[in-house]
Amino acid sequence: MTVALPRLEELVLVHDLPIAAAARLDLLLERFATDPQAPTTVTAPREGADVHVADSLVALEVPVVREARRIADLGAGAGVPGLVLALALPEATVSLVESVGKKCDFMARTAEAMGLTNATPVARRAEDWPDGIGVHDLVTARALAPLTALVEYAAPLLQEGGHLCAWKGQRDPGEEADGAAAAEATGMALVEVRAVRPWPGVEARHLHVFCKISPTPPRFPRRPGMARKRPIVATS
Ligand SMILES: C[S@@+](CC[C@H](N)C(=O)[O-])C[C@H]1O[C@@H](n2cnc3c(N)ncnc32)[C@H](O)[C@@H]1O
Repeated sequence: MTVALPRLEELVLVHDLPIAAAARLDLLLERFATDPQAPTTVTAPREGADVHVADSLVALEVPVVREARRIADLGAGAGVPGLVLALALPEATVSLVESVGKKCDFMARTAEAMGLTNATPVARRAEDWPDGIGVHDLVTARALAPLTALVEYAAPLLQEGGHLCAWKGQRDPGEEADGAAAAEATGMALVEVRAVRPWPGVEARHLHVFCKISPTPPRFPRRPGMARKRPIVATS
Protein backbone atom coordinates (compact mmCIF):
# COMPACT_ATOMS: atom_id res chain seq x y z
CA MET A 1 0.00 0.00 0.00
CA THR A 2 1.28 3.53 -0.74
CA VAL A 3 0.68 6.93 0.87
CA ALA A 4 -1.60 7.75 -2.09
CA LEU A 5 -4.39 5.41 -0.96
CA PRO A 6 -6.54 8.05 0.84
CA ARG A 7 -6.43 10.31 -2.24
CA LEU A 8 -7.31 7.35 -4.47
CA GLU A 9 -10.28 6.56 -2.22
CA GLU A 10 -11.48 10.15 -2.65
CA LEU A 11 -11.14 9.87 -6.43
CA VAL A 12 -13.07 6.62 -6.75
CA LEU A 13 -15.91 8.13 -4.70
CA VAL A 14 -15.98 11.26 -6.86
CA HIS A 15 -16.20 9.14 -10.00
CA ASP A 16 -18.72 6.69 -8.58
CA LEU A 17 -16.42 3.66 -8.84
CA PRO A 18 -16.37 0.73 -6.40
CA ILE A 19 -14.22 1.48 -3.35
CA ALA A 20 -12.12 -1.63 -4.11
CA ALA A 21 -10.86 0.18 -7.22
CA ALA A 22 -8.71 2.41 -5.01
CA ALA A 23 -6.44 -0.45 -3.91
CA ARG A 24 -6.02 -1.61 -7.51
CA LEU A 25 -5.10 1.92 -8.62
CA ASP A 26 -2.64 1.98 -5.74
CA LEU A 27 -0.97 -1.09 -7.25
CA LEU A 28 -0.42 0.93 -10.43
CA LEU A 29 1.24 3.74 -8.48
CA GLU A 30 3.31 1.22 -6.54
CA ARG A 31 4.68 -0.17 -9.78
CA PHE A 32 5.51 3.31 -11.04
CA ALA A 33 7.44 3.83 -7.79
CA THR A 34 9.23 0.48 -7.58
CA ASP A 35 9.67 -1.02 -11.06
CA PRO A 36 12.99 0.24 -12.47
CA GLN A 37 11.54 -0.18 -15.99
CA ALA A 38 8.53 2.06 -15.30
CA PRO A 39 8.48 4.51 -18.25
CA THR A 40 7.36 7.60 -16.34
CA THR A 41 9.10 10.50 -14.65
CA VAL A 42 6.28 10.90 -12.11
CA THR A 43 7.05 8.02 -9.76
CA ALA A 44 6.06 9.44 -6.34
CA PRO A 45 2.70 7.84 -5.48
CA ARG A 46 0.98 10.90 -4.01
CA GLU A 47 1.90 12.98 -7.06
CA GLY A 48 0.96 10.10 -9.37
CA ALA A 49 -2.51 9.96 -7.79
CA ASP A 50 -3.15 13.42 -9.23
CA VAL A 51 -0.98 13.57 -12.34
CA HIS A 52 -1.74 10.04 -13.57
CA VAL A 53 -4.94 8.75 -11.93
CA ALA A 54 -7.02 11.91 -11.41
CA ASP A 55 -6.00 13.17 -14.85
CA SER A 56 -7.19 9.91 -16.44
CA LEU A 57 -10.42 9.60 -14.46
CA VAL A 58 -11.49 13.17 -15.25
CA ALA A 59 -12.39 11.96 -18.75
CA LEU A 60 -15.30 10.04 -17.20
CA GLU A 61 -17.03 13.45 -17.12
CA VAL A 62 -17.43 13.03 -20.89
CA PRO A 63 -20.47 10.79 -21.60
CA VAL A 64 -18.96 9.17 -24.72
CA VAL A 65 -15.94 8.09 -22.65
CA ARG A 66 -18.13 6.49 -19.97
CA GLU A 67 -20.16 4.70 -22.66
CA ALA A 68 -17.21 3.43 -24.73
CA ARG A 69 -16.80 -0.30 -25.21
CA ARG A 70 -13.82 -0.64 -27.55
CA ILE A 71 -11.05 1.79 -26.71
CA ALA A 72 -7.59 2.37 -28.19
CA ASP A 73 -5.22 4.42 -26.02
CA LEU A 74 -2.56 5.72 -28.41
CA GLY A 75 1.02 6.29 -27.18
CA ALA A 76 0.06 4.61 -23.92
CA GLY A 77 3.58 4.77 -22.43
CA ALA A 78 3.33 3.50 -18.85
CA GLY A 79 -0.42 2.87 -19.30
CA VAL A 80 -1.93 6.31 -18.79
CA PRO A 81 -4.78 6.86 -19.31
CA GLY A 82 -5.39 3.35 -20.73
CA LEU A 83 -4.87 1.18 -17.63
CA VAL A 84 -6.85 3.57 -15.44
CA LEU A 85 -9.77 3.64 -17.89
CA ALA A 86 -9.68 -0.17 -18.21
CA LEU A 87 -10.16 -0.39 -14.45
CA ALA A 88 -12.90 2.26 -14.41
CA LEU A 89 -14.76 0.76 -17.37
CA PRO A 90 -14.78 -3.03 -16.85
CA GLU A 91 -17.23 -3.58 -19.72
CA ALA A 92 -14.81 -1.98 -22.19
CA THR A 93 -11.79 -3.58 -23.82
CA VAL A 94 -8.75 -1.33 -24.03
CA SER A 95 -5.86 -1.66 -26.49
CA LEU A 96 -2.73 0.08 -25.16
CA VAL A 97 -1.04 1.10 -28.41
CA GLU A 98 2.62 1.82 -27.83
CA SER A 99 5.46 1.68 -30.35
CA VAL A 100 8.18 0.76 -27.80
CA GLY A 101 8.15 -2.96 -26.94
CA LYS A 102 9.68 -2.56 -23.46
CA LYS A 103 6.92 -0.16 -22.48
CA CYS A 104 4.37 -2.76 -23.67
CA ASP A 105 6.10 -5.35 -21.46
CA PHE A 106 5.80 -2.99 -18.50
CA MET A 107 2.08 -2.44 -19.19
CA ALA A 108 1.46 -6.20 -19.53
CA ARG A 109 3.12 -6.87 -16.13
CA THR A 110 1.21 -4.00 -14.56
CA ALA A 111 -2.18 -5.02 -16.01
CA GLU A 112 -1.62 -8.47 -14.56
CA ALA A 113 -0.66 -7.07 -11.14
CA MET A 114 -3.84 -4.95 -11.16
CA GLY A 115 -5.97 -7.96 -12.11
CA LEU A 116 -7.07 -6.39 -15.39
CA THR A 117 -8.20 -8.79 -18.11
CA ASN A 118 -9.64 -6.10 -20.41
CA ALA A 119 -6.40 -4.23 -21.25
CA THR A 120 -3.94 -5.51 -23.85
CA PRO A 121 -0.70 -3.85 -24.99
CA VAL A 122 -0.27 -3.56 -28.77
CA ALA A 123 3.34 -3.00 -29.82
CA ARG A 124 2.58 -0.98 -32.96
CA ARG A 125 2.63 2.58 -34.15
CA ALA A 126 -0.84 4.11 -34.12
CA GLU A 127 -0.62 4.78 -37.86
CA ASP A 128 0.63 1.27 -38.66
CA TRP A 129 -1.91 -1.03 -37.02
CA PRO A 130 -4.13 -2.68 -39.68
CA ASP A 131 -6.06 -4.78 -37.14
CA GLY A 132 -7.19 -1.61 -35.40
CA ILE A 133 -8.81 0.01 -38.43
CA GLY A 134 -12.49 0.95 -38.09
CA VAL A 135 -13.23 -1.04 -34.94
CA HIS A 136 -13.08 1.47 -32.06
CA ASP A 137 -15.76 3.64 -30.52
CA LEU A 138 -13.18 5.66 -28.59
CA VAL A 139 -9.56 6.66 -29.13
CA THR A 140 -7.72 8.34 -26.27
CA ALA A 141 -4.34 10.09 -26.30
CA ARG A 142 -2.40 12.02 -23.67
CA ALA A 143 0.95 13.68 -24.27
CA LEU A 144 1.46 12.02 -27.65
CA ALA A 145 1.40 14.60 -30.45
CA PRO A 146 -0.15 17.85 -31.71
CA LEU A 147 -3.90 17.73 -32.35
CA THR A 148 -3.44 17.53 -36.12
CA ALA A 149 -1.50 14.25 -35.77
CA LEU A 150 -3.86 12.88 -33.11
CA VAL A 151 -6.89 13.46 -35.34
CA GLU A 152 -5.06 11.86 -38.27
CA TYR A 153 -4.05 8.82 -36.17
CA ALA A 154 -7.52 8.41 -34.65
CA ALA A 155 -9.80 8.77 -37.68
CA PRO A 156 -8.94 5.48 -39.45
CA LEU A 157 -9.15 3.53 -36.18
CA LEU A 158 -12.67 4.75 -35.37
CA GLN A 159 -16.07 3.50 -36.46
CA GLU A 160 -18.37 6.21 -37.77
CA GLY A 161 -19.92 7.85 -34.72
CA GLY A 162 -16.83 7.03 -32.64
CA HIS A 163 -14.88 9.67 -30.74
CA LEU A 164 -11.36 10.90 -30.04
CA CYS A 165 -10.65 12.30 -26.57
CA ALA A 166 -7.31 14.12 -26.39
CA TRP A 167 -5.78 15.52 -23.19
CA LYS A 168 -4.20 18.95 -23.59
CA GLY A 169 -3.02 21.83 -21.40
CA GLN A 170 -3.39 25.54 -22.25
CA ARG A 171 -5.55 26.21 -25.29
CA ASP A 172 -3.52 26.98 -28.40
CA PRO A 173 -5.47 28.57 -31.31
CA GLY A 174 -2.84 27.59 -33.88
CA GLU A 175 -2.79 23.95 -32.79
CA GLU A 176 -6.59 23.90 -32.71
CA ALA A 177 -6.86 25.37 -36.22
CA ASP A 178 -4.52 22.65 -37.53
CA GLY A 179 -6.57 20.05 -35.66
CA ALA A 180 -9.72 21.38 -37.36
CA ALA A 181 -8.00 21.14 -40.76
CA ALA A 182 -7.02 17.53 -40.04
CA ALA A 183 -10.59 16.80 -38.93
CA GLU A 184 -11.97 18.24 -42.17
CA ALA A 185 -9.58 16.06 -44.20
CA THR A 186 -10.25 12.82 -42.33
CA GLY A 187 -14.03 12.81 -41.72
CA MET A 188 -13.91 14.10 -38.16
CA ALA A 189 -15.55 17.10 -36.45
CA LEU A 190 -14.84 18.87 -33.17
CA VAL A 191 -17.56 18.24 -30.58
CA GLU A 192 -16.25 20.14 -27.56
CA VAL A 193 -13.22 21.48 -25.77
CA ARG A 194 -13.96 20.80 -22.11
CA ALA A 195 -12.10 22.63 -19.37
CA VAL A 196 -11.39 20.16 -16.55
CA ARG A 197 -9.81 20.41 -13.11
CA PRO A 198 -8.54 16.95 -12.19
CA TRP A 199 -6.75 18.12 -9.04
CA PRO A 200 -6.61 21.34 -7.01
CA GLY A 201 -4.08 23.82 -8.33
CA VAL A 202 -3.67 22.13 -11.73
CA GLU A 203 -2.59 24.40 -14.59
CA ALA A 204 -5.09 24.80 -17.44
CA ARG A 205 -6.30 21.38 -18.58
CA HIS A 206 -8.64 20.59 -21.48
CA LEU A 207 -10.17 17.54 -23.10
CA HIS A 208 -10.62 17.95 -26.86
CA VAL A 209 -13.39 15.68 -28.13
CA PHE A 210 -13.86 14.94 -31.84
CA CYS A 211 -16.45 12.69 -33.53
CA LYS A 212 -16.00 10.70 -36.73
CA ILE A 213 -18.90 11.98 -38.83
CA SER A 214 -18.09 10.50 -42.25
CA PRO A 215 -15.83 7.84 -43.77
CA THR A 216 -12.11 8.53 -43.65
CA PRO A 217 -10.66 8.81 -47.18
CA PRO A 218 -8.66 5.72 -48.15
CA ARG A 219 -5.39 7.69 -48.34
CA PHE A 220 -5.36 7.49 -44.53
CA PRO A 221 -3.51 6.25 -42.58
CA ARG A 222 -0.50 7.76 -44.33
CA ARG A 223 2.92 6.12 -44.04
CA PRO A 224 4.34 5.96 -40.49
CA GLY A 225 5.78 9.29 -39.46
CA MET A 226 4.04 11.40 -42.11
CA ALA A 227 1.44 12.90 -39.76
CA ARG A 228 4.31 14.50 -37.81
CA LYS A 229 6.72 15.12 -40.70
CA ARG A 230 4.16 16.63 -43.12
CA PRO A 231 1.27 17.60 -40.84
CA ILE A 232 -2.09 18.71 -42.14
CA VAL A 233 -2.22 22.42 -41.30
CA ALA A 234 -4.76 25.22 -41.54
CA THR A 235 -4.36 27.23 -44.72
CA SER A 236 -5.39 30.68 -43.49
C1 LIG B 1 5.16 11.30 -23.73
S1 LIG B 1 4.68 9.64 -23.76
C2 LIG B 1 3.06 9.73 -23.05
C3 LIG B 1 2.67 8.44 -22.40
C4 LIG B 1 1.31 8.43 -21.71
N1 LIG B 1 0.22 8.57 -22.69
C5 LIG B 1 1.20 9.49 -20.65
O1 LIG B 1 0.46 10.44 -20.84
O2 LIG B 1 1.87 9.36 -19.62
C6 LIG B 1 4.32 9.30 -25.49
C7 LIG B 1 4.39 7.81 -25.80
O3 LIG B 1 3.94 7.60 -27.13
C8 LIG B 1 4.76 6.64 -27.78
N2 LIG B 1 4.60 6.92 -29.21
C9 LIG B 1 5.13 7.96 -29.91
N3 LIG B 1 4.69 7.94 -31.19
C10 LIG B 1 3.86 6.86 -31.29
C11 LIG B 1 3.09 6.31 -32.35
N4 LIG B 1 3.09 6.88 -33.57
N5 LIG B 1 2.34 5.22 -32.10
C12 LIG B 1 2.34 4.64 -30.87
N6 LIG B 1 3.06 5.11 -29.83
C13 LIG B 1 3.81 6.21 -30.03
C14 LIG B 1 6.14 6.87 -27.18
O4 LIG B 1 6.94 5.72 -27.24
C15 LIG B 1 5.80 7.25 -25.74
O5 LIG B 1 5.78 6.11 -24.91
